[in-house]
Amino acid sequence: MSAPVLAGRGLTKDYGALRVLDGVDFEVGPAAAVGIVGPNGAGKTTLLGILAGSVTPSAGRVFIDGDDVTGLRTELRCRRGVGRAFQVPRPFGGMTVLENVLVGAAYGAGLSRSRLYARCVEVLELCGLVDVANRRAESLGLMHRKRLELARSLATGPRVLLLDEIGGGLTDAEAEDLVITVKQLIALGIGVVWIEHIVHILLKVVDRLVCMDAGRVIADGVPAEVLRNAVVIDAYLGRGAT
Ligand SMILES: Nc1ncnc2c1ncn2[C@@H]1O[C@H](COP(=O)(O)OP(=O)(O)OP(=O)(O)O)[C@@H](O)[C@H]1O
Repeated sequence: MSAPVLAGRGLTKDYGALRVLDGVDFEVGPAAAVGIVGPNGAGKTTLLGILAGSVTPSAGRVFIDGDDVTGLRTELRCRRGVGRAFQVPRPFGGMTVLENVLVGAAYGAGLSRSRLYARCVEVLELCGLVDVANRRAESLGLMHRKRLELARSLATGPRVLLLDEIGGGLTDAEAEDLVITVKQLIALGIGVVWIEHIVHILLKVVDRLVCMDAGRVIADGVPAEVLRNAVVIDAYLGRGAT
């Protein structure tokens, strides 16, 4: 396996007396495709937040390329190759799709003016947004807003992309299309960590599946084996997820 781009060791998060993440180890390398599943409140989003730098861990360390970045702000982690897309898209509403992508490329990736345009076109093509490039972000339907969320993080030039339920609310056909796009990103060498409740969609992309429950990793491995694991069935699948 290649050296991890992004890793966390002993990640723990307490909110007062409530421990929501409990000594989690996690790592992801280039072109890896890792899915994270688990019941509501398992700590999945908290783990992503700590890796991205938006949540400060109570204990544990985060590393990028082996360097300790635990104290590094989100935007500086982004410059070092960690991108994130949110469940609820957060575009700049007053701007067009192209302008939103430009912001990611200019500030997140720190590209020079001469490379900006080429980067934006590449990202719009990859994310299927060329036809709506000049539309204002707030006028987009859900699928295009989800795609724009992906494009904005892609524009920052990530080596690892953290995706938090970006399939939520899409139709099956739209989610299948999103799968094709995410697979293209992985083929380009980007490592993807994808939290998703729509397990059958996730399984079309990931080659490793992590299941969390009550702040801990309860299974981590080949998806088919994780899904057969009795502890996973009891904690998650038995509760009706598919
Ligand atoms: N800022 C906060 N203050 C207090 N508790 C919080 C805070 N953020 C998250 N939590 C709690 O931490 C626990 C884990 O939340 P988290 O969002 O990481 O879970 P999750 O596995 O992503 O859940 P879901 O699948 O519902 O998104 C939950 O019990 C949640 O209520």
